[in-house]
Amino acid sequence: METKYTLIENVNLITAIDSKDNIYWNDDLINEKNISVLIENDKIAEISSKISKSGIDKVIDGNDKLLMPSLINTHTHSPMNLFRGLADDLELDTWLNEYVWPVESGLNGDLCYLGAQIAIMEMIKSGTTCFSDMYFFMDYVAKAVEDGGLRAVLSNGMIDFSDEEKRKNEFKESENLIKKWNNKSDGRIKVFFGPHSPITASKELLTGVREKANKYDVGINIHMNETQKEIENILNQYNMRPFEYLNEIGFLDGDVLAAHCVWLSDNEIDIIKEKDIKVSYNPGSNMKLASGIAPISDLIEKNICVSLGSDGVASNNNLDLFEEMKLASLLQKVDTLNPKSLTAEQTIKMATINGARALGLENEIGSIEIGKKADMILVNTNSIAMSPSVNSLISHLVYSANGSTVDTTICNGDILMENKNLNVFNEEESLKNLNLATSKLKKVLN
Ligand SMILES: O=c1[nH]cnc2c1ncn2[C@@H]1O[C@H](CO)[C@@H](O)[C@H]1O
Ligand SMILES: [Zn+2]
Repeated sequence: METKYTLIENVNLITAIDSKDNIYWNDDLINEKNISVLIENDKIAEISSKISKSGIDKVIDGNDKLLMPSLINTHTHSPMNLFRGLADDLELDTWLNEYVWPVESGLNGDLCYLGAQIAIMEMIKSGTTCFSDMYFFMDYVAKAVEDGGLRAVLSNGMIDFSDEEKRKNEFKESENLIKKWNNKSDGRIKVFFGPHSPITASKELLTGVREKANKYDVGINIHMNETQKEIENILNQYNMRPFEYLNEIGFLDGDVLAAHCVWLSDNEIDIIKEKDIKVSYNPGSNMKLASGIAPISDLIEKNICVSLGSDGVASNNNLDLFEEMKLASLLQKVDTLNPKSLTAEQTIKMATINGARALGLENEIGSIEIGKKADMILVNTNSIAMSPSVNSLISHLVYSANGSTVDTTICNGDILMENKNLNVFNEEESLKNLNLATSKLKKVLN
């Protein structure tokens, strides 16, 4: 294969520098002007103030642009792009039982491919190039990731409700997904186990997942402590809170990515800390479903790795992580009545380097450093949202910008969007198919 060189010239660079010591919150965020970055195939080869243009295949002018690591969404259900706006203003239980699960019963692989495809376009357009997904028909989602050029950690959502037959099937599905897709598509795809939650997955399923995750050396993606109701349910069954129960059965380790973590006791926070559990904070979904406010400021104080997630668009209702960063920060400030809670700097770390750590990808992505994969975005600084640019661009990124400020998106060295033009998929055609598909799926609700 011939070597491909891409050069980004004269750009304003903002990135965390990975401290590599499991201190999750004190990495510096650097901001340097007039930097050039050389990409060799899929990797960052050089970062300096001047790089020669000879032998370069593609030069990108970085004037009026800011270069940063692309954002990492650690909790999504990408095919749910079929269901945006399907059922609003409901709490989780009603939303799932009366609306989402009935329409999901009509899904098939092709529909999940379509939903994931639209999610991927939405993410590329808003500057995200890596996501952690849990859903069904994940073989088709993997194909959409392969075709769309993104990076993803995929998990088959495992639900058995204590039924042995269902449990066997879920393990078969999950193991097939691992065998077929883990480390595939030039290493862009990884597979995790995805027990849905301690309510929907039995003790046998959870202990089986721990055993097999060790065997295959893959991580675990699970919903935890999202609503008070769910915690009462576990307390009634086991006389323990959810993290205490999972600790008791030997499920917890540093490879567990726990989404939500809204309601946590002090003892549960200690367990999360001790086991180095990775948290995915989903402020938009937690607000919309009126689930509650995750105690992120407390977790940060204890040096717990917190990353950022959107959840599916049926509960968010979009995948724009710039909007999510703003929600993430503002919600912590109003919760603690402390304006210093979750600063703009911390929020960018949450959405980049800590996202990489949460997925075990810190050696590959999450910062712009030599040797890492070229996953990065250019943000237009000559824009109203990013002005006045003489003020802090880090502040603008979190408190002012949204995904539409992203101009160019690069993943694994490939330019997936340039000057706002998508280089993958056919947006118009997909949206037409989406309307047809959703109107059919919705019929079960009438
Ligand atoms: O916030 C959430 N909490 C719990 N389940 C969810 C949430 N969002 C989506 N799903 C559901 O999780 C399964 C994924 O395999 C799907 O049934 C999806 O609708
Ligand atoms: Zn979820």
